[in-house]
Amino acid sequence: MSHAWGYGPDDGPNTWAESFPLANGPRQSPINIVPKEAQFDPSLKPLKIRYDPRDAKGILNNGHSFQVDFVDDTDSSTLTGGPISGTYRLKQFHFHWGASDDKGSEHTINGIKFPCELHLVHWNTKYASFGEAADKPDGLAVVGVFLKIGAANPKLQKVLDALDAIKTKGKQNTFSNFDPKTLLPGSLDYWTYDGSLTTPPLLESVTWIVLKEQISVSPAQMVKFRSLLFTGDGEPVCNMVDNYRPPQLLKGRQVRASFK
Ligand SMILES: Cc1ccn(O)c(=O)c1
Ligand SMILES: [Zn+2]
Repeated sequence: MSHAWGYGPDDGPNTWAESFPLANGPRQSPINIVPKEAQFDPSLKPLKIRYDPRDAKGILNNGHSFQVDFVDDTDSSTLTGGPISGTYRLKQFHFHWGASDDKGSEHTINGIKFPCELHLVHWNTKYASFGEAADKPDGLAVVGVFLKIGAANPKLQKVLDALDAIKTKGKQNTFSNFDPKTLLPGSLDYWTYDGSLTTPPLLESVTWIVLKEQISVSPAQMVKFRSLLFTGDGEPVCNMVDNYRPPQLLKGRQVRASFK
């Protein structure tokens, strides 16, 4: 039976442990990042991100967020270097956002929430597929990027313009010729720690790589994110907002910094 979970009062993050006991596990995500408590690790390598825009395949409203899916049957769009060993393939990217500009991100910095957070999800090619990798301790690597309110971000526009066609849960469309590298900030300085998926089944398989530099988004662009619906055609309308899990306990984990 597929477990119904969401972000509302009756099915939101505070209820997830009832069906997904990992919710109270030792390496849950997101976390609050305290830069002054992160340890600079000179052994951390620079991130190497190589994406091929031809791998962009489709865009889907999955009822929790929207995601842009990529062809991942070759090493044409990969993440290497950084804190990880080997080659991780890009599978999809998606976002988490708030009902208003004062919240929406999953990770926080010194307790500060951002209006939106981008997640680029990659899987370790030592495993045969995303599905195989998803429950292994070194299975996934997610690059997180904070969006802060400012000037309209032209790189986001193609994604936002595609949302009208996937307003309701389950709707999908083709989405081609897009390079997610254009969404990244100029600096690839990052914090890294061992964590989990931030949605059920909350598998503890993610090496998190959270970029220090934010990218911009305008208030009008945030309104566009909020035009999506959690609900499907014909169901009572529920705006897709506040689809973020709050920070979880560190439980002794170390957050490392790639920069001084
Ligand atoms: C694989 C996965 C699933 C959900 N979310 O939010 C993530 O960030 C990554
Ligand atoms: Zn996410």
